[in-house]
Amino acid sequence: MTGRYRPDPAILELGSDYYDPVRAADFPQTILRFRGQRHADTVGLGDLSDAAWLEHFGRFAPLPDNLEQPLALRYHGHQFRTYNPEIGDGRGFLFAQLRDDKDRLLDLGTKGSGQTPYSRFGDGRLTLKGGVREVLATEMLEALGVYTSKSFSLIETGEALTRGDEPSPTRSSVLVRLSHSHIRYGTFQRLAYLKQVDAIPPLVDYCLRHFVGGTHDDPYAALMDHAVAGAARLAASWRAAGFVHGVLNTDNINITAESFDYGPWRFVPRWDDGFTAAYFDQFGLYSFGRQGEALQWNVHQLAMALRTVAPAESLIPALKTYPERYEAALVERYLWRLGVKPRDAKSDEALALTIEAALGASDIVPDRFWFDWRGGAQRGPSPADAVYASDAFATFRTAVSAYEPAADTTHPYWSDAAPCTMLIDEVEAIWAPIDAADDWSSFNAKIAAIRRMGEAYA
Ligand SMILES: Nc1ncnc2c1ncn2[C@@H]1O[C@H](COP(=O)(O)OP(=O)(O)OP(=O)(O)O)[C@@H](O)[C@H]1O
Ligand SMILES: [Mg+2]
Repeated sequence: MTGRYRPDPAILELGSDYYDPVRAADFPQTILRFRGQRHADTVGLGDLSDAAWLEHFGRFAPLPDNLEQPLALRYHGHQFRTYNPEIGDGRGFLFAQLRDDKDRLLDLGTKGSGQTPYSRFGDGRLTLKGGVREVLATEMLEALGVYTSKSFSLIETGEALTRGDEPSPTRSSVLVRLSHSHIRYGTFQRLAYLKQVDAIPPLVDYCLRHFVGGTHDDPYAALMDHAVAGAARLAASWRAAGFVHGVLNTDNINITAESFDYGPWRFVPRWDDGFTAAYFDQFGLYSFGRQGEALQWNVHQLAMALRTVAPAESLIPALKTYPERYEAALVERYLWRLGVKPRDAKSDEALALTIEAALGASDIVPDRFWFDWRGGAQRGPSPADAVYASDAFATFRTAVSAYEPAADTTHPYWSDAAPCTMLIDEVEAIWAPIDAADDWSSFNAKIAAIRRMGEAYA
């Protein structure tokens, strides 16, 4: 169903301490590569012609009754645990804000839209491959039940970029994402670092009003609780999806705990806690097995920033709940992915442990495992039959036999020969024909296949 367009540039309530008005780059070309139609429909922008779409999301002509000028948001962040006060929206800005069909306040934010006061030595641009990777990651994660930013638009912009991690020159693009806030942990950290503590309470109030709702006796405790719950859920849902984000810096974690910023991400080819996504993560700080810990560390940094205006008693109780919330969310996500009904907490935890042990002891692609055991019973012969028959899976097989299916497995997806996956060789195979011959057929086919999987999981 198509929603109504309801502009609400609420960020302006905060006043000018939190952002800088900027201009978009003037791109030599604008070629539409991806139009997030489903999400455009939810915010009443689905009826735009392609020409109007390019005007708004490639040229950044303001949307009616919305921000008159894009705003580069100010933030700092801990990057690989080192504080960096030099960053901010260096290649993106907040373009517009609007309400969706559920009355949530959403942002249309960009990536690759040009230089800003925070670009440092950067060109303010996004490579086309980077844009394609962000679209693939968001579509895949959404289908796998991860709360993620949505890819709203990808437009190729006709520039030749130089990058160290892509064969250069490489093609350019501008991405627009739809997300439930772009307020990062680093947004609070910046105010604490600059000792602009008077600017923190209005930001807390803004977040509570627009992203949490309700009334709160202790706004700091309420915001911490929201952030901790979200962070725990996010880390757990990445794990169940087999996803490694790669760059869990505090500037890449937002207050609504929506997964975003898809740089060097990967899906794990096997259940390997040491698996890292970013080549520059030499010590495995953000490896598959350490994402839960990384978000816990990050949420502590948020608390440290809030501590400049709030007493410790307001912040500590929520922080203490992180481990139990993470564990509970993991169990919940595993059961969801397996498609079985919860029984009791003890059995459910035990089942989750058998899954971790079995997967950890095998080389199976995790997507294959979840796919084959959907509904709690192995459905039909699988190339992994010998693995499932091995001792490593014995405790899992016993534990899962007590579980009833929660999910309908009649969707034709569940009768496919193989699950829909997004391993690195597939990502490269989708990019290769775009790069070589501007052939988008594999990309479009993959998006369709992911959506079909999403329907099967829904
Ligand atoms: N090509 C670039 N030009 C200018 N600034 C850049 C460029 N690439 C990254 N930056 C800046 O470096 C910092 C870290 O970049 P990171 O890749 O985490 O964020 P991003 O991908 O640019 O944006 P987002 O977090 O919104 O996805 C940010 O301040 C970002 O704006
Ligand atoms: Mg970032």
